[in-house]
Amino acid sequence: MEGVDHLAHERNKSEFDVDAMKIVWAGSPHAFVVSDRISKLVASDPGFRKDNRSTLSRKELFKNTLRKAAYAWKTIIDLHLSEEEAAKLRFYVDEPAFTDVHWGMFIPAIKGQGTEEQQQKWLPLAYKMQIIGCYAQTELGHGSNVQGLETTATFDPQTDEFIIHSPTLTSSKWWPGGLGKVATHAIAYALLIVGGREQGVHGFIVQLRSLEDHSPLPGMTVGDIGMKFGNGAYNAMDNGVLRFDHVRIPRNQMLMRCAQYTCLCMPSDAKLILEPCILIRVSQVTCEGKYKQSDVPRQLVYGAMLYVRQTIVADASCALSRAVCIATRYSAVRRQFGSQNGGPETQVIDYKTQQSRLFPLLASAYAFRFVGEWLKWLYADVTQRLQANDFSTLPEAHACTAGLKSLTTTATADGIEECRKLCGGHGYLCSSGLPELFAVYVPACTYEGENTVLLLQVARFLMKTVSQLGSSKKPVGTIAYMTRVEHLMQCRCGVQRGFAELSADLVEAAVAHCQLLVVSKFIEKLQQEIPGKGVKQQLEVLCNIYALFLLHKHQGDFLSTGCITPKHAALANDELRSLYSQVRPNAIALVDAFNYTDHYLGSILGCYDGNVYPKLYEAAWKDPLNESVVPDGYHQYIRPLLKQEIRTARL
Ligand SMILES: CC/C=C\C/C=C\C/C=C\CCCC(=O)SCCNC(=O)CCNC(=O)[C@H](O)C(C)(C)COP(=O)(O)OP(=O)(O)OC[C@H]1O[C@@H](n2cnc3c(N)ncnc32)[C@H](O)[C@@H]1OP(=O)(O)O
Ligand SMILES: Cc1cc2nc3c(=O)[nH]c(=O)nc-3n(C[C@H](O)[C@H](O)[C@H](O)COP(=O)(O)OP(=O)(O)OC[C@H]3O[C@@H](n4cnc5c(N)ncnc54)[C@H](O)[C@@H]3O)c2cc1C
Repeated sequence: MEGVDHLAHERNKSEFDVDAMKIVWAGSPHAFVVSDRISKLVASDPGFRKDNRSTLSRKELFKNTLRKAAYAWKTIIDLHLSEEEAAKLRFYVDEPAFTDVHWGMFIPAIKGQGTEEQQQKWLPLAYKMQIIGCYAQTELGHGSNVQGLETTATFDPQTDEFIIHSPTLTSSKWWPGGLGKVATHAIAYALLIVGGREQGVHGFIVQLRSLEDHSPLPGMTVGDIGMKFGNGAYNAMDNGVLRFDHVRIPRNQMLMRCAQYTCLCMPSDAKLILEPCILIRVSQVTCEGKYKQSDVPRQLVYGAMLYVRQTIVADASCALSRAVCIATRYSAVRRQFGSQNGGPETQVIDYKTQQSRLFPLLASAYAFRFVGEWLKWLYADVTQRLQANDFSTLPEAHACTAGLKSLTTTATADGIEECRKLCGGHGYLCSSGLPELFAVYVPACTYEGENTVLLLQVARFLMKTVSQLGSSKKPVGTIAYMTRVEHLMQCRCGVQRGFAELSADLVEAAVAHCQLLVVSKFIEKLQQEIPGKGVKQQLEVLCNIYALFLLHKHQGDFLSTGCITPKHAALANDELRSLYSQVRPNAIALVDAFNYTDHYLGSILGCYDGNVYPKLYEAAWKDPLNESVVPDGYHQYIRPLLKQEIRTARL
C-alpha cells in the first residue's frame, strides 16, 4: 500500500545514527544541506522527470535533453543558485549531456591551461553559457596516445595565426562529447608546428559554429558519431566527429599557460622565429633570441585530464552507491524459499551468498567515497604547488589520479553488473534502473584514459621508484612503504628485463598499489573525529570488510609471497563472515545514508518504501506496447501464420 514503509522493520534494526552517517557521506553538514535541498528540488519538479526516457527515440531523447539543460539553466538563474548548488542540480538531474563536458572539461581546461588574459576573455562567456564548449582531443586514429595526435596547428608568422588542419582521415576528431550538434567552441588538441619544427601537442580554442545561426563555420565538417552502447541515456550525448580544413585562429587562442610562443626581437630582415617560452618559469625569450630551456614538464598540457580523473573517482562512489542502494533494498524486500510451516519465505539478504556478493560492494562504495575525498585534496595541493613552480608532487598526483580512476571505475562497472544479477530477473527490467545505470557508467573504464593504459602509467611510476631505491631520493607520500622493499634492488637487473615483457604483471602490481591506497585512506578516515552514535563502528566494519575481501580475493598472491600463512587466510575468511553478520542489521540504514531520492535512483526495486510489486505491475502497463491489446503487426504477420493451410504432409 502507498504510504506504508515496507522496510520499516529493517530500518528499526539500525544500530547507528543514520542522520549522522548522511553527513559523513555528504562530506560535511553544509554539503548535506545543499545536497538534500537540491535533490528534493529536482525530484519535485516535473520538468526534470526521467521515467519516460526508455520509450523515447534517439532524436526525442536528444531534444528532451536539450530542453532539460535549458530548463536547468533557467532554474539556476531564477533561483540564484551558487556554483556549488548549480553543480549539485546538474548532478541530480542525472542526464548525460553537453553540459557535463562544458562544465567538467572545457572550463577546467581554460582555468588550468589558459593565461590570465585568456581566462579573463573566455571564462565569463563560458560561465554565462554564451558559448558552449567541448574538449576535442581524441581522434579517429588516436585516443590513448596523445603524442600521436595528427591534427596540426601550424603557425603563420605573416598573419600571426595558427592554421588548424586535419591532414588525414584518422586525424578527424572523434568522440568529444557535445561536439556533434551543440558546442559552439572546442578546445582542440593539435600538434604545434612553428617554423617547420614540431613542438608537441597543445590546446587551442577554436570556434566551431556561428553564434548567430549555429551553422558550422567555414572549414568545419562536424556531426554526431552515431548510436552508442545499449539504448541508454548516453545517447543523449552528441559525441561528435570534426574535420578541420585549414581553419585559421589568432595566435592568442593557443592555451599558453604552459607554453607561450612569442615573437623574437630580431633584425627586421630576419624571419620571425618562435620558440616555446614557458611562462611559469618566466623564461621570456630575450631580444637576442636566447631561450633558456625550461624544465617544466610538458605534461602540464595534460592538466585537464588530471582534474577530470579525480572527479571520476568521486563519481564512481556515487554510481556504485546507487546500484548498491537498489540491490540492498530489493534484497531485503525479496523473499525466496525457506518458508517454515507456511510462514514467510526467507529474505534473500539473509543468504550468506547474497551477503558475500553485496556487502563488499557496499563497503567499496564507502571506501571510494573517502579515497575520492583525499584525491580531491591531493589535486588541490598539487595545483597550489604548481602555482609556486613546485613540480615535486606532480608525478605522484598523476599516478594517483590515473591509478584510482582505473581501479574505481573497473570495480564500479563490475559492481553495477553484480547488483543487477543480485536482483534476479527484475534487475534486467529498465524500471529497475540498473541496465541504464550500467550503460551510462561503463564508458568510464575507457574515457579519460583507458584503464589499462593508465595502470601502465602507475606501473612506470612504481618501477621508477624501485630504480631510485638505495639512492639519496627516498620514496615519500603514497610510495613511502616501498622503502621496505629494498630486496627488490637486488632483482633490479631482472626488472630491467623489459617493462613491456613484464607489463601484465606490473599492471597487477599497480592495482595492488592502488588497493593499498584505498585501504590506507579508509583507515585514515577512521582516525578522524566522526560524530554520531555507532557511526565510526559501522565504518570500521565496512573498512574491515573492504580490506579482508581483498585479502580473500587475492589470497593466492598473499600466500605465494609469504605475506600470510594458510592459518591467517582461514582466520580472515572466518572474520569476513562475522563482519557480514554485523553489517546485516544495518544494511538498509547504511544505504539510506546515501540520501538518494526515488527520483534520482530511478528504480522501482530500490524505492525507499520497498513497495516493489505493485509498482512493478503498474509500470508494466505504461509501456507503449500495452497501448493496444492486439499488437500492431498481428493482422499483417501473425494472423496469416496462424491461419496458414499446412500444405506439406511433413509438417
Ligand atoms: C565524470 C567526469 C566529469 C566531467 C567530464 C565530462 C563528461 C564525462 C564524459 C566523458 C569525459 C571523458 C573525456 C575524455 O575522454 S578526454 C580524452 C581523454 N584522453 C586520455 O586520457 C588520453 C590518455 N593518454 C594520456 O594521458 C597520455 O597519452 C599517456 C598515456 C599518459 C602517455 O603520455 P605521453 O606524453 O606519451 O607520456 P609518457 O611518455 O608515457 O610519460 C612521460 C612522462 O610524463 C608523465 N605524465 C604522463 N601524463 C601525465 C599527466 N597527466 N600529468 C603529469 N605527468 C604525466 C609520465 O609519468 C612520464 O613521467 P616520467 O617521469 O616517467 O618520464
Ligand atoms: C563515452 C565516451 C566519451 C568520450 N568523451 C571524450 C571527450 O569528450 N573528449 C575526448 O577527447 N575524448 C573522449 N572520449 C575518447 C576517450 O578518451 C578515448 O576513447 C580513450 O582515451 C581511449 O582511447 P582509445 O579509444 O584510443 O583506446 P585504445 O588505446 O585504442 O585502446 C584499445 C586497447 O589497446 C590497449 N592499449 C593501448 N595502448 C596500449 C599500450 N601502450 N600498452 C598496452 N595496451 C595498450 C588498451 O588497453 C585497450 O585495451 C570518449 C570516449 C567515450 C567512450
